[in-house]
Amino acid sequence: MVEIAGVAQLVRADNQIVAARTQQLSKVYGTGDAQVIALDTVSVELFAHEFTAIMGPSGSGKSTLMHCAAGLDAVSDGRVFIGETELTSLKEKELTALRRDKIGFIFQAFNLIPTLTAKENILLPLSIAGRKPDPAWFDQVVETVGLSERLGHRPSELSGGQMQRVACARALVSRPEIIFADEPTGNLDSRASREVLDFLRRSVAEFGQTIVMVTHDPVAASYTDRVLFLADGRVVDEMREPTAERVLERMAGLDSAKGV
Ligand SMILES: Nc1ncnc2c1ncn2[C@@H]1O[C@H](COP(=O)(O)OP(=O)(O)OP(=O)(O)O)[C@@H](O)[C@H]1O
Repeated sequence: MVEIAGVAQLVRADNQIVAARTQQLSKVYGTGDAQVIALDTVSVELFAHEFTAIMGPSGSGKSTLMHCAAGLDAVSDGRVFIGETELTSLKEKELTALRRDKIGFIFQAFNLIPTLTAKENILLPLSIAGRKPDPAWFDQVVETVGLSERLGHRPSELSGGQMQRVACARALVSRPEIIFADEPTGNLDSRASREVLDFLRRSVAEFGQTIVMVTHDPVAASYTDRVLFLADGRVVDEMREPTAERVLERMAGLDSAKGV
């Protein structure tokens, strides 16, 4: 076990650090005839300093996996860990503190506060946590994301791509253990998507950030190190060094297996 940023980490024999993992994770919605098994005994390791994509057909359980792994959703069965902290054993207050201190989030709908400037939005999670920003790190993040000239603007004065880059900077500025991104390019055109994906890629390559991203888009997945494929609530495959073509081919296989 080693300690990084105050969080105990599990180191595997091949020296890959496990940033988060699930053990036999199941999530069931509803009861009786209306019962849906969204996740079926999923055991998966998400490695530190890697960019991981979660892909799969609609309804395969991608968002549910992300929400359970990030402690946003209660599990029906199994265990979830961030580092060596078991989320599934924490009380609600401890879970809230862990989400605030150790996890960054990027959502498809940006989720910025409309009355705050870009700078205030970026710093909001830190100020809620009562932490002071590291000025050099703040400047580096803002510069990398290309927002230096836009810090005084409110969300309504920014383009979609700029708003999502504010959300990326907000996730990164507290140096979380892991960032979960749910369809971060889902509302963006291809140019803005590329800018956001380039930034996420750079934050892994240059800052050693760990990012897990749910996406439908094989091009977005091609920016990552590793793709996990879900089907019917199970992880059915994974791919390293993905290309858009190979991901598309694999996804077509999953869709045709479902008869889509
Ligand atoms: N709150 C809920 N209540 C009942 N069923 C739900 C709920 N949330 C998700 N489900 C069901 O669980 C399954 C997995 O949903 P999930 O949203 O995780 O899939 P997904 O792969 O993210 O889908 P998409 O790509 O369409 O966003 C689906 O069958 C969905 O209908």
